[in-house]
Amino acid sequence: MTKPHLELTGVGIDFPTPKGPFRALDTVNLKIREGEFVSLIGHSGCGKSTVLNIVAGLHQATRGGVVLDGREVNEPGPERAVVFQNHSLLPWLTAWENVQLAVKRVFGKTMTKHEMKDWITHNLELVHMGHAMHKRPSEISGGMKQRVGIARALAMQPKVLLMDEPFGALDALTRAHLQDSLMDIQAQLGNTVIMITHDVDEAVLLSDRIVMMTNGPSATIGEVLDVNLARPRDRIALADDSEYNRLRSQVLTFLYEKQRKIEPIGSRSTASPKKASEVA
Ligand SMILES: Nc1ncnc2c1ncn2[C@@H]1O[C@H](COP(=O)(O)OP(=O)(O)OP(=O)(O)O)[C@@H](O)[C@H]1O
Repeated sequence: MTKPHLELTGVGIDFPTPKGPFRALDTVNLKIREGEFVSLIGHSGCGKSTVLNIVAGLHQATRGGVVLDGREVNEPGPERAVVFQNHSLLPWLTAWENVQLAVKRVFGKTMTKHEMKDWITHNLELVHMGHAMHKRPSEISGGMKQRVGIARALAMQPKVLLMDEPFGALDALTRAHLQDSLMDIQAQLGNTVIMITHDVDEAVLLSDRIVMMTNGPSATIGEVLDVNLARPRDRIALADDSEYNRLRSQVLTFLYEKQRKIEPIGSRSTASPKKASEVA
């Protein structure tokens, strides 16, 4: 077998709490190929963001570790760009300037000013933000802000794109547009992507593999599902595709039968109603 691009081996983490250490993750093992699109799915609080944060270098594993192209990950780095649910753009800068900040940090010493200018514009055009690149975050929609966040991450030319529910705060139509854009961009650039999602349809539509996590504490990988649907993928055609529906029901079975989560009455937030295929 060829050497894996990104490898998580025996990853576990204990968070200190006033009641003693809380074992959030235990023995997470995962090998990811270059250019692979992997989704992480599991019930709320199982540890998806913690896995992503360990790969990003934002958290240190208590046990085990992460290796990217032969180098151990123990701090954040531009080769692992993160896109969060809430864009995290600086509000006083335009879309262009937000991307510029990241580009200067990564390529300030290797690109000329002119090259950087072209590169920033190119990445904003890639996410269809060419027409609004001089607007500030307050002047653009939520979907547009997420596009800028993705452009900023891509402009760093990361080996791995880490996405924590990137479309979770968007309405269904905007989400669908952005999913399609992300599929196009990944087909063009071949980035390795790890994406957290609560949306089963999104996981099946976008992924090469779906990693399904068990409930915590001591959460780990329960099952991994290969998604061998041909690309490019068309959401409308797939709605009637038997393989698509088989994969979808396998994820739902894992979540709602094998890892069924019984929540105390009244514990569910009413802030954002979820559709039937979204995980609580
Ligand atoms: N810094 C921390 N200190 C203590 N406990 C933590 C810390 N960060 C996360 N946890 C706990 O670890 C567990 C996993 O949290 P995490 O945010 O990774 O879950 P998640 O699957 O991403 O959840 P969600 O889907 O709701 O975003 C949870 O029980 C959470 O309360």
